[in-house]
Amino acid sequence: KQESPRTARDDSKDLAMCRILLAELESHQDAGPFLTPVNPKSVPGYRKIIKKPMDFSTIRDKLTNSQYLNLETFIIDVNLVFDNCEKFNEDNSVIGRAGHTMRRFFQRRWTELLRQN
Ligand SMILES: Cn1cc(C(=O)NCCCNC(=O)c2ccc(F)cc2)ccc1=O
Repeated sequence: KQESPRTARDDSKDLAMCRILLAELESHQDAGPFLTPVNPKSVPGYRKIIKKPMDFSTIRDKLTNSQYLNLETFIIDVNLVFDNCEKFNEDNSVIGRAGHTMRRFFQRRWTELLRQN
């Protein structure tokens, strides 16, 4: 769409988009390690290494309680899940690979949905 850059983008569909994106992340076959908060008791070192834990169930709670101001703050939390995963896990590990796969999937889907908007 050819518009002057001064026009703000239409954000009226952003909440619906966050709901769609989160549902697709939660139902992805590689979502397992990210569905619930990492239990620091069962994962040695996690609490020390990861300063800002995040997972899809926490994002779901925040979305349900209107804690995301906009699409950007939602995307920041989703990327935090994948950044934490990359920091804690070897790339060549089951969870490390799942994180890379999920990040690529998320990146593609939100750019696709934003273009549709
Ligand atoms: C993101 N992260 C997760 C773990 C971790 O050990 N998390 C708990 C067990 C992972 N849970 C699954 O893998 C799962 C859950 C449900 C399902 F249907 C299939 C698989 C460790 C390091 C890390 O960085």
